[in-house]
Amino acid sequence: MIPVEEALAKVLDLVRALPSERVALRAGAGRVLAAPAVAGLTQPPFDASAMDGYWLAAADHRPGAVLRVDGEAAAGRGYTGPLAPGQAVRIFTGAPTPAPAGVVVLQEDVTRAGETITLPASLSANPNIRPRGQDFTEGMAFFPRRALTPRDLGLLAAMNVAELEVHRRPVVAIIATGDELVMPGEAPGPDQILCSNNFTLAAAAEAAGAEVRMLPIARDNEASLRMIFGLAEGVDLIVTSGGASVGAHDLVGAVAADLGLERAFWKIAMRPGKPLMAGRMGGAVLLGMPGNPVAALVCAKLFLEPMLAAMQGLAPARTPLRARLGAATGPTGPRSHYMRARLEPGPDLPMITPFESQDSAQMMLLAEANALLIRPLGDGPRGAGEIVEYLPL
Ligand SMILES: Nc1nc2c(c(=O)[nH]1)N[C@H]1C(S)=C(S)[C@@H](COP(=O)(O)OP(=O)(O)OC[C@H]3O[C@@H](n4cnc5c(N)ncnc54)[C@H](O)[C@@H]3O)O[C@H]1N2
Ligand code: MOO
Repeated sequence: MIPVEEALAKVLDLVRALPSERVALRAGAGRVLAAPAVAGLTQPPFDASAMDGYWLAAADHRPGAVLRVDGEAAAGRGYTGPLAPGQAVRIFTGAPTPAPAGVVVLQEDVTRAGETITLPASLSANPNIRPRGQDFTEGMAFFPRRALTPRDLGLLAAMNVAELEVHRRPVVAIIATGDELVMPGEAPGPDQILCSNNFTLAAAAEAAGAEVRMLPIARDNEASLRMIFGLAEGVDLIVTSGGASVGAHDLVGAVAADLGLERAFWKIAMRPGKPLMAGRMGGAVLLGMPGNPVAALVCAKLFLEPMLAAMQGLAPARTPLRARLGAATGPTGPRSHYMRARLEPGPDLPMITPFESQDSAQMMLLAEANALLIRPLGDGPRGAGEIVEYLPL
């Protein structure tokens, strides 16, 4: 059994950032830029009115001044006519200003009579003008080290970046193993249960940017496993669940070894998730997870997600957060324990309380948990109020 940190270092050593590809901006949500995007223009491209009102030259901006309204500047249609002293130009939000030195007075702050306006007795110091380049300037680079968010896409659109250079999505094959498994919607036999891990793992992988191929369930025999591994041809990462432990029907390690697995490790000092294995298998990386549903989810959080991040050129670090224990908890043994817990607001730090039962087959408790309390390997008992670390779920 190797510690979690060592296992993480080993799985990250198995993966590399994938090459880049060009995609349309519209397809960029959740993708990771592989090269800086460069602004194709300055924004705003001109001094722009921030309000609906009247533009006037700074020299005419005097309390109580009476000005003649002549001309109009709207968004997309600026005023390019002549300007004379004492002239106000009707202007709308987003319109270019008619000349550099001026201000915009809000329409609700003036008194209009026919073609004249009278400025108020007390004037605002705010020119209500967004200066050219206030947002960004042409040639400016944008290279966020994260999956692109809606706000990033809006910014890239404003920068006139119509195509993005992004890392290719990791292609992940998901394989469940076990004679006892049937797919949701099917009727399980008397000794059977539903295959749930595939849905947990597929959703986790997709949320982390992967393209998922959910393969048919492999049965607990070599021929079936071999056949299903064959269907994973060409993927970047194969994630199996089940058949990883020491039982007579736990065949994943043996079949993978036959197929050329160069094993990096098998078994980690972690609860749940002990029988995790990983290695390189042909052109792919194999992450062999235990079958227990909670173990599979914890392995996805701790190993699969960081691997997928690294494959998309991101720093895989998942920094644990701090909370205060809501209830005393016993010592840990030779494995670090990732406990399903409830996280609630607290006076200084949030308060975290692990659930009573931590059986790694209980999915209702997993769904109800909103955090994993991290109990380090070999740690002593901890009392209520002590500061501990957790991962949000
Ligand atoms: N003698 C020992 N027995 C076990 C050990 C051990 O060290 N010595 N380790 C235990 C631990 S820890 C775990 S975790 C499990 C993991 O075993 P496997 O990876 O071999 O998983 P299976 O035996 O195939 O399945 C375990 C459990 O999970 C259910 N399962 C499997 N696949 C799915 C799926 N896709 N969806 C839902 N549930 C699934 C399966 O029916 C079993 O109940 O081994 C312990 N045993
Ligand atoms: O991984 Mo097992 O679920 O540690 O019990």
